[in-house]
Amino acid sequence: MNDLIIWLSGTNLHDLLWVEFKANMSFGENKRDIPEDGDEEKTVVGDGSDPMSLVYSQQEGSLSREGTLVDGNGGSGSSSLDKFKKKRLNTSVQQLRYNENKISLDRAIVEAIESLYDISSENKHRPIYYPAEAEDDSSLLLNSSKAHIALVRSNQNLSEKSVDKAKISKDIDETPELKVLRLNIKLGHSNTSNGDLIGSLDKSSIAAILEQKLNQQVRYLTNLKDRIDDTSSKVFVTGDLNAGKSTFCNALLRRKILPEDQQPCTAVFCEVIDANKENKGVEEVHAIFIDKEYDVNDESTYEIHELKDLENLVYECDKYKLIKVYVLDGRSFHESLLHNGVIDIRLIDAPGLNMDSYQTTQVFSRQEEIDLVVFVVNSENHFTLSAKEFIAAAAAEKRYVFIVANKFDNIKDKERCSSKILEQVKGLTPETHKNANEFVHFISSSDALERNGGGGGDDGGDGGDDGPNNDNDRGYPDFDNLEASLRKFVLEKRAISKLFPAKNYLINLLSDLEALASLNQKIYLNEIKKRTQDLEKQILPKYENALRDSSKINDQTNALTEKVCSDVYDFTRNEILDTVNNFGDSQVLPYMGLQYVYEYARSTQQVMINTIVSAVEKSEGYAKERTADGVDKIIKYGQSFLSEDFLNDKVFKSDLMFSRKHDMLKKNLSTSIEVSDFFDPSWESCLMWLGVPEGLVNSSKKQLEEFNPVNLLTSFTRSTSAIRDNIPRQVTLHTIYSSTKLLTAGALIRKVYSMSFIFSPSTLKRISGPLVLGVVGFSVFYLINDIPNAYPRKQARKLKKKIVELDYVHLNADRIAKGCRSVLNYPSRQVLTSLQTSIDKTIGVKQELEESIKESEAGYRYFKSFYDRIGIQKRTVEAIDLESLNNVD
Ligand SMILES: Nc1nc2c(ncn2[C@@H]2O[C@H](COP(=O)(O)OP(=O)(O)OP(=O)(O)O)[C@@H](O)[C@H]2O)c(=O)[nH]1
Repeated sequence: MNDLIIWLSGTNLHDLLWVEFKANMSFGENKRDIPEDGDEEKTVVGDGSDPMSLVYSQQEGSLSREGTLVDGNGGSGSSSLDKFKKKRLNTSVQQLRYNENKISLDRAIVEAIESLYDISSENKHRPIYYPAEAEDDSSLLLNSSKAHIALVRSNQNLSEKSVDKAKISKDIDETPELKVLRLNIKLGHSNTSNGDLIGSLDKSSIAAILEQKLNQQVRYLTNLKDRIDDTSSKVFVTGDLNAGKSTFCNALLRRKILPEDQQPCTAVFCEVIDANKENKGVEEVHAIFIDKEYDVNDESTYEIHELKDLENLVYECDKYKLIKVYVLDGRSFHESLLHNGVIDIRLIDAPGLNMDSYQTTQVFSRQEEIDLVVFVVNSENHFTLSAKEFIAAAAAEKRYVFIVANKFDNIKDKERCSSKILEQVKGLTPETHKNANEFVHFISSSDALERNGGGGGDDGGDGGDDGPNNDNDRGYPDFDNLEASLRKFVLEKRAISKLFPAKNYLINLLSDLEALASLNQKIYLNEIKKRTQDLEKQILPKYENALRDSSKINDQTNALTEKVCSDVYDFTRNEILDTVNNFGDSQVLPYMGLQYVYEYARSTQQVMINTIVSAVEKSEGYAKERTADGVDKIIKYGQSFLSEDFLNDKVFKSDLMFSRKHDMLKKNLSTSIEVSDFFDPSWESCLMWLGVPEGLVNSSKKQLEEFNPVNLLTSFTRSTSAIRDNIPRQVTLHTIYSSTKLLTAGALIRKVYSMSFIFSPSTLKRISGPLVLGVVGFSVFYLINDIPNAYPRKQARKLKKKIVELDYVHLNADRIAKGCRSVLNYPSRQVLTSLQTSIDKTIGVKQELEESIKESEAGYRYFKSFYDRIGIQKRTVEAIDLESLNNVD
């Protein structure tokens, strides 16, 4: 029955462990009394009926009954427990603490896996920055193509390697050196420097490699968890070829079970297991096929052989991946390693390193699932390169490596040899060297086997539980010492051999994750700073300048276009009006006589129209010049705001202007010639024709000028916008002018009439006939002679009237100005479009930058919280105290 129940307060063993005795304190030898399963929180220790309580103080590492020390110096309760019982009790306490540590590590592994999944999904969303290090082929000690496993380097090696900081970020001063998450990117032989090649790998390529690495870590952690959950312990015996590994295993078993040969023979892993525990006490060999998963109940997964067949089986590495050797060990618990009565121990005889690269790789990878590594080195040869690499890798993970310098019997200068080997061990695994008494042994396995009675072949044990099975045991103290250390380490310091690798690995992994989180935080922070600076100091000012430039150039080109167009409009208008105003004062053609009067009229009209058309053409020429000048100026504006190349490839041909939109109205200017066109009697022309001095005529003409319709036309306001307003006024003045002339003529008639009283009717009768004739004759003569002057005057007035009717001045000025505008609009639009394109580009860059700042901020926030989380996890793992477990004696 279960007598002693040791239970934990909660799931963790914190400061106190309550140990409750339900019965008397007797401890049996039966192995069922001894706690075996590390998973159990409640451990049954012995039989009895009277319960009592003991208190365990973790800080003091001892037990007391109801607060009184049991295992202390002079505690009063110690008298009730003899030494043996105390030892057993403390073993139980160790087991409890082992369980507590195991549970804590289990939980930490689960949390670490969650963190790996978390960072992996972050990596998929936002590739994380990662310090990747290129590794040249030449730096790989294993040159196999299959040697792809992540080799754990010694710390020494790690510190020697320089990391290319520039590839992470030039702004980050310190690039962390990662231990387990380090990426060794294999680049092969190349003339290009590794740094350059790494630099050529983009962020997403490194992120993809990291993804694989993270998945690898999850798998590894899962294995690690299985390993600490596994209640058995595996002792892995490896070493160089022919170092005597099989002989050493046989010496431990006290039987020649595994084949020994001077030629390399072990090519398949051989796992030696206590047949009593796992094979119903039957000694046999299960050779597991290379492509099958071992299932002891499924014989298709393995072949059953006798022990003696091992000789041949160990060579067949192409057929078998593992050979399970079930043996019986008849020795007592305190002697046997396999049959120790505490935990299941398996002994694994591995192929020699350097047998071939595949086997070497296998040995390297399997050591990861092993609790204790025993490395057998041939004392005559010392350590090979592979051996050094293996020991460094194993020590980095497990802290201690058991080193057996075998074939010591062949060494003459034993002292020199041992100090040389110890020196090498010091360089490879300082922790092991510090405890060399426990972990480094100089022996002869063949002698041990011989002296301890194992030379008799594989005749098997007798299955007895008590005492040695051979009476001829002549003893071999060095080997006994080794065996005792091995037993002690495996049985009593299991926390170190089994849990330490998990704790060590977790701390390394969490440190790497912490370093990555810290690096990424820094990089994201730098990114935010730099991008915000870029945004504020470059992009935003550029954007605002572009907006300002665009509005400025828009104003400038608009003003220039308006100026050119209004100048051209005014020029055209003045040119036509001036031309028209000059008509009528004189003949435009020589008068050839009355018989050519019609030709004279036709030609005069044509000359006048041509002169108007020439004025329009002159205006077009002026417009071309002004437009060319305007185009030039706009291009120069554009070049000053954009680039020298702006519209450099375009040539403006001003000659082509108005080639399509020319003066369509000119054909409407000609009028029909009427008889009245030839007569235009007026006092001024008559007086001048009579020979009155021109000055006198002019003074009288001056008085009339303000009523002259020509002057009315020239008195138009120069402002183009007022033209239309003036037109009704001209008409009114013209009307007034005409009526004034009529009034003047009426006054003259009245004068003649008032003077008629001095003439008597007879006188009048007498002179009236000749007078009338004279007046008529004079008038006819005057009118005929005045034709060359009268016609141009009349024609000028008719043309002026026509021009007003056709709105000829405005329409032509407007046509020419519009022509200029449409030409000038082209470069103006080009400038604005180019500026807009540049604004759009800047807006794009601005938005991109703002987006990337947001992303960096999200990345920063993620890594900040990830860093905190990992920090808590790391501190929890660090607090798991594996060392003090071994202090409980
Ligand atoms: N003198 C001497 N010979 C030994 C010792 N241990 C092993 N041998 C001999 O060394 C040879 C190789 O021994 P094994 O045990 O087969 O060596 P191994 O390391 O298992 O060989 P592989 O598994 O093939 O790599 C055998 O002939 C052994 O008898 C020793 O301590 N002293």
